[in-house]
Amino acid sequence: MEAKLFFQETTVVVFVLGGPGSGKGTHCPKIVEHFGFTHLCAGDLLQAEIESESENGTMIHNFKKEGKIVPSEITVKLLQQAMQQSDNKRFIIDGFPRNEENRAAFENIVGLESFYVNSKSYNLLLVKIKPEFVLFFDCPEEELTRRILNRNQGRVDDNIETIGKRLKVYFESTLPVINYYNSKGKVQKIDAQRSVDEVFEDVKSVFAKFKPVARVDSTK
Ligand SMILES: Nc1ncnc2c1ncn2[C@@H]1O[C@H](COP(=O)(O)OP(=O)(O)OP(=O)(O)O)[C@@H](O)[C@H]1O
Ligand SMILES: Nc1ccn([C@H]2C[C@H](O)[C@@H](COP(=O)(O)O)O2)c(=O)n1
Ligand SMILES: [Mg+2]
Repeated sequence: MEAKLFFQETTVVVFVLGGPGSGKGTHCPKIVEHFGFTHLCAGDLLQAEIESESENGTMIHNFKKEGKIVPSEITVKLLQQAMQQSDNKRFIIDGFPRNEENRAAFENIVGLESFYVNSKSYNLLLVKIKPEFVLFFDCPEEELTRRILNRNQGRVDDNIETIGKRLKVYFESTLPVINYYNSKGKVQKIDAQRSVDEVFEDVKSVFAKFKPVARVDSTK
């Protein structure tokens, strides 16, 4: 009997969290290169809104300058649009969810999943997207501050005054989200204080189960 190919391509989301300067933006492009994920950085999507002078641009700029977290409906909409526009089904979402409101808003969105039957694609299922796991770059406060003050990329929030505010938001609002996912057994904690190469060795172990996607051609 002829074997029929039938598989479901599900969306895989990994949240990448850690204090400001912990190395999220340094390691995400490496994960893209090695494991075929698409990198969505919430901060970069918000920055693009500022630069495109969209209706929310000024408000987002002011939140960023103050180290505050932008209302979730804006950030989640940007992430959702970016996911829908992508051909990929594997996403690392960098700098999100930053607080409980972010987390709840994301977990309420639904995505359309594709089925393939004998290489034909069918969009069938509406599902709530849950993170596969949370990659957590753990780094002490003094090292975070040192790295940010040395970053030198012209960011409006990389100054000693805003860093204090961002760290406060991180400890008060983001760590509880990390603790929430930890209580669900979903956190992969990395000691981010070491060199970039040492840190990435650990990151690679965490992603080892994700080989680059190979498409199956069932017509042959
Ligand atoms: N392991 C490391 N050792 C030394 N410097 C590092 C390390 N990882 C990152 N850096 C440097 O620290 C700075 C901050 O790193 P990065 O931009 O990746 O942080 P981030 O977590 O994305 O921060 P933010 O939340 O502010 O966007 C950069 O200048 C980067 O080159
Ligand atoms: N979920 C998010 C992510 C980012 N922002 C804003 C506030 C941050 O200070 C800024 C820069 O983000 P980063 O590049 O440090 O990840 O963007 C937010 O409001 N909500
Ligand atoms: Mg970053």
